[in-house]
Amino acid sequence: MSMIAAFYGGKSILITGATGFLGKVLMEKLFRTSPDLKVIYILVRPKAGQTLQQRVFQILNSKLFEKVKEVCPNVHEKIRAIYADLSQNDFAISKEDMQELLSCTNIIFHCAATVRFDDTLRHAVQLNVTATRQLLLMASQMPKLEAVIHISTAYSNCNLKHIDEVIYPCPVEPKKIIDSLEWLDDAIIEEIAPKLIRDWPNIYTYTKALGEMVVQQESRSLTIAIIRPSIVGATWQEPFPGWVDNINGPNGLIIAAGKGFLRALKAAPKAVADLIPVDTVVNLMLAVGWYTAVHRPKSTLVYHSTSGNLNPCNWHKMGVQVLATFEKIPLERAFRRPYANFTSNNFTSQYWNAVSHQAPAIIYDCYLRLTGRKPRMTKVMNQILRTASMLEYFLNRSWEWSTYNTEMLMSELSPEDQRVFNFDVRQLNWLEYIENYVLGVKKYLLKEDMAGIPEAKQHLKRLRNIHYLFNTALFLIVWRLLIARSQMARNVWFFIVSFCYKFLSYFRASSTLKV
Ligand SMILES: CCCCCCCCCCCCCCCCCCCCCC(=O)SCCNC(=O)CCNC(=O)[C@H](O)C(C)(C)COP(=O)(O)OP(=O)(O)OC[C@H]1O[C@@H](n2cnc3c(N)ncnc32)[C@H](O)[C@@H]1OP(=O)(O)O
Ligand SMILES: NC(=O)C1=CN([C@@H]2O[C@H](COP(=O)(O)OP(=O)(O)OC[C@H]3O[C@@H](n4cnc5c(N)ncnc54)[C@H](OP(=O)(O)O)[C@@H]3O)[C@@H](O)[C@H]2O)C=CC1
Repeated sequence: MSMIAAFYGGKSILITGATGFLGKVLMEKLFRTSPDLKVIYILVRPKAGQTLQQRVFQILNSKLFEKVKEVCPNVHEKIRAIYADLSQNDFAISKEDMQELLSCTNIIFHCAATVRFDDTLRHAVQLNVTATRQLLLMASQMPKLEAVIHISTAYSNCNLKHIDEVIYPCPVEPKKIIDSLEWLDDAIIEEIAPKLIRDWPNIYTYTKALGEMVVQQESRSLTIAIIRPSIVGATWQEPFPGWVDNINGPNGLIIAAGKGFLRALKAAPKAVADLIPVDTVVNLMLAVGWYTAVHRPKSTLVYHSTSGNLNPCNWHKMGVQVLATFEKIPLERAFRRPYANFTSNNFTSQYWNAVSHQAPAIIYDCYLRLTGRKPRMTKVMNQILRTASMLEYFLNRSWEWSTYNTEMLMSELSPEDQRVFNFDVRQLNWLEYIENYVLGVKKYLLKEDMAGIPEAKQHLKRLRNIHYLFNTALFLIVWRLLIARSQMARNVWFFIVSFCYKFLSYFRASSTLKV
């Protein structure tokens, strides 16, 4: 019997960010391994015209939850959606709901955050710092609380090269920033933001670092642990391989590459691609929840959920495998044939952007205009290049994350728990994982039918022929223009033609001799 699964039995668990990528996988695993848990409270806001109930219904009826419905048929009754907006005071939770949360919660998993790199400082601080503080204040009023698990990011200290499992101080106190945002107006905040974030690459990683400091400062009476995942990718094993449902991080780039939009990337080929499967992160979260509640460590422990130091893979290897998978399982209606060119050189990268990205987009838009349609490719391309440039910082560096606490925890688990809540990334086979990942992007994110693969392959063949035809025509035109204008080009041309003629005559003469 799994000790961790048994621990969550009968518990009331509060999850923030349950509608997000990580949150959904966390709920799924909890219901599947501990179907006898009491209730999962989730803090949800209405979104995109959907009520809370509709959002929950959609999640529970997704493919991700198919196995859960077999193991826990009454899952609908065990999930309690509470209206909440984490950017509001007291999260805008009603008095009755707040009372219930305060009196019943045993474990908190705090996943909610804004993960946008370009969010405003005000909003990012509200979500990633103030909301964390407010949640911990709530937590300190919960008599039955056993543990709080705060999800940060391995990149919260990406201004350092070697990162230990400790909370690093930030140059400015979170409280000072929270206070000043109350009276500064938006224009001034945006002006001072670059100076505040110093050597952090974006507001997201900076505010996540502030969030960790808040955890340290507010943790006095609480038992808290912090988990820092690196780049969270599709599921590795559970509930099935390759599940993914948003375009953040690698997902958008994989789509852009598969559709042939993105053919070159400013990335150091040998830099470590620190991906970590989402189910591995969730298994660690549940194990940490158990360990923190049962062993009650004296200080706040930080756990790195990274792959680089235990089972490294680099961007080159990843790119090659992504392309190899697209050969077998291409995406539908590609713009160009997928290709991956990684370069860390500025000049080469700009050259590829012009030749491989912008020029084809402009040519295609001209074609759309000529055929009476609305041009759109340049806009799409600019969007993709903007995203790629935002991720560049992470693609051109490697970090070393120590994993002592994570490894210590692994050794504390029983063999059964090590199997059911496996977070040992050394067992990950990258080639197999990436193939399933790409397949998952096609099936679950793009919802493309596998029956369309032969047609997609046919389409790629047509694109290859168009590519050859286009290159030949371009070569001939350029050459013809050169010959018309330059004596040197004419001399080169006559030299090549006469050389070919002589070679052919010699070849013919020697083959006639043999006969
Ligand atoms: C050579 C080819 C190679 C091929 C081989 C490939 C090999 C594999 C390669 C793997 C490389 C992995 C690198 C990972 C590095 C990650 C490091 C993470 C480190 C930290 C991790 C964390 O701790 S935590 C999570 C990280 N946090 C995000 O990852 C959010 C980022 N993100 C945003 O910060 C906003 O997204 C941002 C960008 C501002 C735009 O902002 P924005 O306002 O301009 O755009 P929006 O997001 O509103 O999107 C507007 C429309 O663009 C569409 N779209 C958006 N992105 C798109 C996209 N990538 N590809 C296509 N389409 C995209 C979208 O679907 C909308 O379409 P529509 O208009 O039709 O709805
Ligand atoms: N994905 C990754 O690569 C990594 C993620 N992390 C961390 O993991 C955690 C989860 O990330 P992930 O699941 O990928 O992110 P998502 O963007 O998928 O999910 C974010 C969640 O936060 C919720 N949320 C955002 N704003 C509010 C608000 N005002 N009120 C209530 N809920 C809100 C979202 O709700 P809604 O659905 O309503 O928008 C959603 O459920 C975050 O803390 C992130 O920093 C760390 C490292 C890597």
